[in-house]
Amino acid sequence: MTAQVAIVMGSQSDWPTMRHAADVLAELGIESDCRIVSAHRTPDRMFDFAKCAAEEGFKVVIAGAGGAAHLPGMIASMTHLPVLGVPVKSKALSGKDSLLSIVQMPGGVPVGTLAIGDAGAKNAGLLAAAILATGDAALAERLIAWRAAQSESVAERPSDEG
Ligand SMILES: Nc1c(C(=O)O)ncn1[C@@H]1O[C@H](COP(=O)(O)O)[C@@H](O)[C@H]1O
Repeated sequence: MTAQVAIVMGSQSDWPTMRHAADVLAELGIESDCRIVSAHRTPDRMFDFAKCAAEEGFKVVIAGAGGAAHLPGMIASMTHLPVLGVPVKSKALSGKDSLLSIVQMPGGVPVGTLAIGDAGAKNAGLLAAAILATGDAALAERLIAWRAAQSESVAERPSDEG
């Protein structure tokens, strides 16, 4: 079976962040296909990816980029698939530039924007899983179990050990 989730990122340097999306999807038994695609540096690759993403069988696209992060919005302009945007933390402006580049889309072309950095990537994976789970009862059960385990892992009181 082909991957249902595509994880694309503007640069190799985004991978330490974006791998959190791939990791949580793997925990939930969801295969993802991770690719480097840049609206700025590889515009033809981006065009081909976005135009063919639905035909390739993807159901959700997670797109992460930093700085002038046009990638998620450009992909969203060329596919009807849900696009989840992850603002990668930039060196110069700590990811505020990435966030603002992704979040403020014009009406008609939505990008579901997550938080800056690792937590945003992880939540993009969880949100992609939740979208897929609306049509997959077995996955919904795994997601519910994952969340229950998360709740279980939170201690009731703080400890000196951390
Ligand atoms: N924002 C974009 C796009 C894009 O939006 O198409 N392509 C690359 N980049 C970003 O440039 C940053 C620095 O990239 P390098 O580390 O390769 O210099 C990365 O965070 C990448 O996502």
